[in-house]
Amino acid sequence: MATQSELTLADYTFPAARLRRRISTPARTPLVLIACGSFSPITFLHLRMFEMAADYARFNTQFEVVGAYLSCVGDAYKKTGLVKAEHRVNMCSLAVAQSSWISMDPWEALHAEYLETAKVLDHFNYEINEVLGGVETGEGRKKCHIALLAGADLIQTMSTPGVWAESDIDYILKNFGAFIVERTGTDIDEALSTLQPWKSNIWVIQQLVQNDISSTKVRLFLRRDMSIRYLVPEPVVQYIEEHELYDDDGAASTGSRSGKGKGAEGGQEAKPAGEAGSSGSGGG
Ligand SMILES: Nc1ncnc2c1ncn2[C@@H]1O[C@H](COP(=O)(O)OP(=O)(O)OP(=O)(O)O)[C@@H](O)[C@H]1O
Ligand SMILES: NC(=O)c1ccc[n+]([C@@H]2O[C@H](COP(=O)(O)O)[C@@H](O)[C@H]2O)c1
Repeated sequence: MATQSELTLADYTFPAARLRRRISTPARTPLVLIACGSFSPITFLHLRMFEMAADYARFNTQFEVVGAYLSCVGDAYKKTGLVKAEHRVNMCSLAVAQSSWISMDPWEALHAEYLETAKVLDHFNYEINEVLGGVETGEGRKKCHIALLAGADLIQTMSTPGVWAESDIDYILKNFGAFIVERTGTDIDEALSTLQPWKSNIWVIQQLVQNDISSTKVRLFLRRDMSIRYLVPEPVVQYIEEHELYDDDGAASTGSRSGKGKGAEGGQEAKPAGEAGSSGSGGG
């Protein structure tokens, strides 16, 4: 596999190998889940979100999940603790290497400029429904429903003035919708209070096993030379060691100190592990 550093947009092809091209229950609507985020680094919770959403969709909706994608923000996002996109893409690829249905799409991360989430979702819609023509049902082809998969802290930022354009919120929630995983520290009712006009397109998933892993905590552990084993997939642990990522807040990073409303997290400011700073506006 070409590493992201060798890849450019010019030789990019959409990763469709794990997308199921035929639905098993024709009456259902095919669903593709898109998790957008920093993934610096990817954790087991990020992977677990897909499994929770797939179970939720199977038992509570008329959707049938046919695929799922991780999409990392590019370097222009400039959030605290963001290592280069090249590394984040490689770590995500390693994390999903054994998955039969979750893929890593480097398209967003390959852009030098920041891409709003609406544009990223449009990209998936274009590749899956326009280029590939959706999926076969046995009774003809159906377009896939593309949905954002996110934690409650991300949806809460939609109520934070200045973070999202109103038009983008409307566009995303009207055309795609969102599967939202509850997150410790975020009041889901409060997070959804301003999003009532789109509530029929927002699906809230309870975490039946509370999992409060965050990339912030993983980075904090690494700076303190503590183990991150079993918080992130083993190949990701090895990749971080090999490339000496997150040893200090500046190494191999995009050079930012803070961004997108996230606080600084340099070693001196870091709280003890048990109180590790939130990973989102109100998130765990
Ligand atoms: N413990 C968690 N519970 C629910 N959702 C989560 C959790 N950790 C991450 N997410 C969600 O995963 C997506 C990607 O998140 P992101 O890459 O920002 O991870 P993070 O752990 O929140 O990172 P950081 O700590 O750097 O802010 C977001 O939608 C976020 O809400
Ligand atoms: N205007 C927008 O499209 C907008 C605003 C804020 C966050 N986001 C996205 O939400 C995700 C947030 O990730 P983090 O939780 O890692 O900051 C990123 O994928 C980011 O691009 C998009």
